Amino acid sequence: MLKGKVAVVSGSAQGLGKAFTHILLENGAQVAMLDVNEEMGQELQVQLNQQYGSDRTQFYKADVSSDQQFTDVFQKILSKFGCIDIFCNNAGIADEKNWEKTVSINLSGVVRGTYLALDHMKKQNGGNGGVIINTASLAGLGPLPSAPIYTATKYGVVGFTRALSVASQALDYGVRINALCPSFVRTALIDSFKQEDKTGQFHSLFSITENMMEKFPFIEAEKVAEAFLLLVKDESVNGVALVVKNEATIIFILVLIIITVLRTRLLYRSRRAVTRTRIIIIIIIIIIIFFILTAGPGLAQDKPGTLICTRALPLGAVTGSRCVLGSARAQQQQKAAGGAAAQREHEHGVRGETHLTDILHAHTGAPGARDTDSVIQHTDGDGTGSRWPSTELEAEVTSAAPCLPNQAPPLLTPPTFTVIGQ
Ligand SMILES: NC(=O)c1ccc[n+]([C@@H]2O[C@H](COP(=O)([O-])OP(=O)(O)OC[C@H]3O[C@@H](n4cnc5c(N)ncnc54)[C@H](O)[C@@H]3O)[C@@H](O)[C@H]2O)c1
Ligand SMILES: CCCCC[C@H](O)CC\C=C/C=C/C=C/[C@@H](O)[C@@H](O)CCCC(=O)O
Repeated sequence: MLKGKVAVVSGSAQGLGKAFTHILLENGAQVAMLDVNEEMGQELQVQLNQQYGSDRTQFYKADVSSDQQFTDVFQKILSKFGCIDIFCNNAGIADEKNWEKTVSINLSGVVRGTYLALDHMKKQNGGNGGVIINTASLAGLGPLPSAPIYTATKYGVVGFTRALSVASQALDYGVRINALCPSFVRTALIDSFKQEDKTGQFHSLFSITENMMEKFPFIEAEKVAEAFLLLVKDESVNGVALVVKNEATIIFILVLIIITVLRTRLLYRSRRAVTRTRIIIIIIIIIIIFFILTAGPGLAQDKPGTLICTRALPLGAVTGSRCVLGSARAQQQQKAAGGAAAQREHEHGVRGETHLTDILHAHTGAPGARDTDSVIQHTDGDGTGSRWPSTELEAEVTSAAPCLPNQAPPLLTPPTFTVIGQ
């Protein structure tokens, strides 16, 4: 529960920010909504007042690309709510033609908001600590060719978040900083990006984006909000770029099953056998659909430094999650890799951290898996041990920059993300 906590969400009049606001309110927090779109913001506030009570939200008009407006509104929020515990830099646009505006909202706006929040939250200034969550994008981890500037800003947000999260830990600010990297969500931003006045010289490349949309089918804003909530609530998570995406694999498997159903006539001579096989296959399809519709979200490790939010299917393999740490065999390999890394720690005097790349390397045997700076944490409470997650499917991930020698990171003690997908 987040009762008694105060959250600020920028870009909250619609889309993802609105979904984040809802989930925060559902979990008991008070929310200051901030957006440049006053009309939509006020309208939403009226709805939220009816739904959650009139003292839970307040809308503020501000443009995150303006230092003055952002700072003024920040002070107003503090005057009303007294303190801020959760700060989400979510406002964003996709305008390749007016690229400077895109940079000043998507990247400079995030820096602006983060520094305002950090100054207020950090222990050294008398703050209570807290969490900052920056909405980046999957395009912050891999390119979106029709949107180079948008891509650059999101890479910037991921880089800024990663670096600052380690700085915050090293300087003992008591503030966690994480990034959220969703793939496509059907919002006004996506609609606007279809227009030539936004895509500019890259307009003809929109078909590439459409292909990507097939590869990463739209996710519901509510699903992204559930991943957002995990970053808010889990006090051990710092410096993570949390990927939230759908992959088309389930559909692929369903298509395969349907093709099999259609082909059964060729395989069986007896009509009764055909009917029986079809019934069995239809039951299997219904069971799969049931699980897809009812399963909650889970987190699986996708690649170094990222977690993939997927559905908690018992048929995890079908979710398309490229889960590398899930199987018992993989876990043994983790342990083996942990041993090797412990030896290296001994040699280099670095304690309590094991390079995730070693684990990936052990699991996949792929040398390419080493090309990253991500680490997996396995500190004991006192920072001296090399404890592996005891539950089979637990993984502890962060995407920190170079290890800080001989420091037991206070904010990075064992998180417990369950790796789904077995
Ligand atoms: N929709 C997607 O597919 C997707 C995927 C990944 C990440 N994102 C990111 O999620 C965030 C939210 O996007 P969305 O899809 O919900 O878009 P959206 O257009 O639905 O909402 C964005 C909100 O930000 C507000 N905003 C824009 N410029 C602002 C400014 N200068 N100051 C204050 N508020 C401003 C808008 O008024 C709007 O209410 C963005 O950072 C976006 O890059 C979106
Ligand atoms: C189209 C307008 C802007 C909206 C963009 C949104 O932020 C959504 C971006 C969604 C998907 C982007 C995908 C980019 C993917 C690839 O380049 C791929 O390499 C990324 C792979 C990352 C990973 O390995 O997980």
